[in-house]
Amino acid sequence: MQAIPPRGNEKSAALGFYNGQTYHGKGITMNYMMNTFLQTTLNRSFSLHTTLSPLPKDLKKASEKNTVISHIAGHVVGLLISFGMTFLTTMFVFFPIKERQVGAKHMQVVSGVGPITYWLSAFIWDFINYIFPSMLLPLIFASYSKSAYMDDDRYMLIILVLVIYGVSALSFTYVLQFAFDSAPTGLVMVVITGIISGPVTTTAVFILRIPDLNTEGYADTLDWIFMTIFPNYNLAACFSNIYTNYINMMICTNVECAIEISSCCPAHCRFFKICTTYETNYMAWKRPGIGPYVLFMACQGFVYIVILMLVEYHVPQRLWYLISGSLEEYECGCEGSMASTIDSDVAVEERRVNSCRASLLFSKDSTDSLLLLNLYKCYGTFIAVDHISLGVPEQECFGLLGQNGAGKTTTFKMLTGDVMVTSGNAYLKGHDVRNNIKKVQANMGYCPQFDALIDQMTGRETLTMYARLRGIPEANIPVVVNSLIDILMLKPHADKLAGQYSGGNKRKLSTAMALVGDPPFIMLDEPSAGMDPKARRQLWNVLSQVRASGRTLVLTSHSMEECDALCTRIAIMVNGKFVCLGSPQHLKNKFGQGYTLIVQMGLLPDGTMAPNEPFIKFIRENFPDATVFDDHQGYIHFQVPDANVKLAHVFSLMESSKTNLNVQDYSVHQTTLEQIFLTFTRNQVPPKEDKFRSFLAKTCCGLCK
Ligand SMILES: Nc1ncnc2c1ncn2[C@@H]1O[C@H](COP(=O)(O)OP(=O)(O)OP(=O)(O)O)[C@@H](O)[C@H]1O
Repeated sequence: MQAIPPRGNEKSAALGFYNGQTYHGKGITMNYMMNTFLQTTLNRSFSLHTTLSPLPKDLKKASEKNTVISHIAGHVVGLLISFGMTFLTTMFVFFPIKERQVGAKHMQVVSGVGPITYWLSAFIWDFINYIFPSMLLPLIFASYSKSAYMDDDRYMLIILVLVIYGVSALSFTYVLQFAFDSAPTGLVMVVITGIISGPVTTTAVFILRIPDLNTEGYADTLDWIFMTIFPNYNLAACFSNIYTNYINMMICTNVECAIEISSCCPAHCRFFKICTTYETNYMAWKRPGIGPYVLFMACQGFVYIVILMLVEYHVPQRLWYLISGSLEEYECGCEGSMASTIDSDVAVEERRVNSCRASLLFSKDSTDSLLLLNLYKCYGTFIAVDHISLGVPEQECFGLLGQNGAGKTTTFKMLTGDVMVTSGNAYLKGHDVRNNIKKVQANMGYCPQFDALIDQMTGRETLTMYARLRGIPEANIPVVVNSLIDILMLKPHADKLAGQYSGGNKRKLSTAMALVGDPPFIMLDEPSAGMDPKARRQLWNVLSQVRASGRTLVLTSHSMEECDALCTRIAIMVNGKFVCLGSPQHLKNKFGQGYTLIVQMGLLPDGTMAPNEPFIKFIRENFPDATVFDDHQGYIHFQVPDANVKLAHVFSLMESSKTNLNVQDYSVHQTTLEQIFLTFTRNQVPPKEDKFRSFLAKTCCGLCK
């Protein structure tokens, strides 16, 4: 403050400065000035006190502001809770996908686990793992005295919502897992779906409810749609509405509000942009009650479980079988054209099986344990198995040979119910795979191509589990398990985790799983792949004993030696069809007449390989029918088809060529199974497409899997 010279008739003057940026600056300055005047001109004991008090609030505005805040706060609470819960419930998708991916689920199904048992046990375990962490939520609310969720026994409402949400979210997750074949991808995708179906949808509806946008109608429609489909949305809505309802009730029961605006809530919606509505019953049907959300969440739990069971009980497949039943005629139309080109043994077997199918199936005298009738499988447009017909008598060890992608595993998968049959049918002991797969599975032991092991279980635990599933009495299980561990040489590894097994030991364990319970029919898909020679021979001994004990075996293998040693009958598959059929000796006699001559050329003095041409010319001069089967790096493989050629003659010629033509080594022997296999498969052409099925598959949304 500064004294200034008086002007005109003024006695004195003062000038006050104040900081205009501060809210109270002007008032304080005035107060100082007035006090100065009073004390200098009147009496020093006078003093003025200035108080700055805001005017009373505009009740309407305050009420509207609180309502907006309650909406936003409610939304944020619901959004955050549903975000967290998404991670808790979607993590349970990992193991169902993983078990399906590695085939462990299918193995359990083949061993007798029904869909209800499988999913109920999964659900109980998952629900226990869900409910404990989720109960922390009411505890946190209680410890922070959150009246909105705790007062008036509302914690019971919270617990009810969390329990119902647990059931519906888990069943929703179980249905979603069918869409994914890889566990990590599935987990990520289901989490993303959870986030979209909870926080994102909630936010979308919240934004559409902003009054200025005039989109309340869209918000209501989306609210109903999301409420019908997504458990996460309902959870967010429940928590959001409980909070909003509580705050609104507080605002509307406010004494001042009740005096000034007599019909404050909900009638004061007439005055405000955002309605301060509330329901005394939190479970009310009208918003912000949570009745519809809780009801729809409970219904979702039920509906998703029904969908899960429909898929598990193969209802889509059965419908597909019904629809595609009319296609049988179309399929049969293909048979005539095929018959003219196939091998005579295959054609005879086809006629035998197809001509007397009824009598074979139902006659007690039938010796066929397994019957394939025009079995056909296409994956979309790709024909994997092309109308194969076969009967496998009891106590036979039948070998299915074929190069990679020939259709062997697909045949096994159809027989075990892993994939659906596109057309045709297969019968195991009179039960067909289309309509009676449970009975088929009950009669079979199965060793899949890829080890269907649960990594977290030891070999002994795995075999014990399958022994229980097969119904072996508890007292006998240790004996059964130990004998399987012994005969498959797994003793040193029996108590190690399966995930730590070597490839060969995994195959041994998978084979042991197929033998648990001594099933009458055993299917082994490349059982000896990766086994060392000793283990392989031990496996052959075991399988021979199993067959000798009256069991029927069907196996695939890429080892011709194994098929020669084990199989009583063999079929070679090319492009999903059988190209030859018979015992190993029959195939050798039929397709391998004459001799096989294998020659290794020697080195010249300068270290280079002796030329092949003079020797090939020499052989052709002496055996005009001889053909070169294979020729690389001085290794020449001849086929001498003339069975009348004397062995002594071959040997004398070869001895003379040793010095004349620089042959280092040679061998002469009967045509092997491997050579017959190579003969058939070396001319394999890319498989054909089924255009008719392709159209159907596309129109039927990929049901043809
Ligand atoms: N799920 C699928 N979807 C599409 N095509 C498939 C599917 N499964 C298999 N196939 C195809 O079907 C054909 C037959 O496959 P399959 O597994 O039956 O052959 P395989 O004879 O068992 O071969 P390998 O000896 O290599 O095990 C292959 O060309 C394969 O690519």
